[in-house]
Amino acid sequence: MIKEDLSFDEKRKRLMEILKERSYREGDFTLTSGKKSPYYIDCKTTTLLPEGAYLTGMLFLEMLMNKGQKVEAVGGMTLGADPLVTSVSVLSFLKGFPLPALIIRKKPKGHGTSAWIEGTDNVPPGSKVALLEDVVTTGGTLLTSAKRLQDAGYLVTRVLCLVDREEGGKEALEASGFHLESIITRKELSEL
Ligand SMILES: O=P(O)(O)OC[C@H]1O[C@H](OP(=O)(O)OP(=O)(O)O)[C@H](O)[C@@H]1O
Ligand SMILES: O=C(O)c1cc(=O)[nH]c(=O)[nH]1
Repeated sequence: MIKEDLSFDEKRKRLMEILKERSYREGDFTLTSGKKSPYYIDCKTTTLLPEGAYLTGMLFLEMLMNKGQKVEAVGGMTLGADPLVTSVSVLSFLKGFPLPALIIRKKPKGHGTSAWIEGTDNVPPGSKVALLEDVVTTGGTLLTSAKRLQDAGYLVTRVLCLVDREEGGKEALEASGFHLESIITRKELSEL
């Protein structure tokens, strides 16, 4: 049973346990960047669980509410960020300051609107957007996502991830002027 009054650290600890049990796997994996890895964190197995979606959404929301620059929307690249932006958006409504969600496509829609980003009618250009991601390795996906949002006229003022694999993504983002905030690092997960 989820208790509404769990502290930030208690939520983070519980989320780490779920990620370790459900999402962390050792083996021989090829990553989206083409790099090889002896481990893989399939965050979706966690973020698509009711408890995982709640905890992830609440932790992102608390990071956005309690420190740093305030934002007017959340966004992220499909598919990993879909449950993240949805959870934060729903929970933000319940907490009384609704943040609409933007979902960035990997390719523009091939018919109808031809859109790169869904949800733009709810978020005016010039809005401050927090870019969310499930796992960061090289940071390439986040950099592409940030560019898509900027091309649509948004200001990417916060960049947050669930797990930072600590393999250069944070530094690549810093080099482009973005500060990556993570809920959990790979080191913390492997030490659990
Ligand atoms: O920091 P990077 O090197 O860019 O790697 C991280 C990205 O890789 C994964 O997505 P994936 O490409 O597997 O797509 P999916 O979310 O559609 O499964 C993950 O969800 C991140 O978006
Ligand atoms: O770099 C990636 O593609 C990647 C790494 C990882 O641990 N999990 C994931 O979903 N993608």
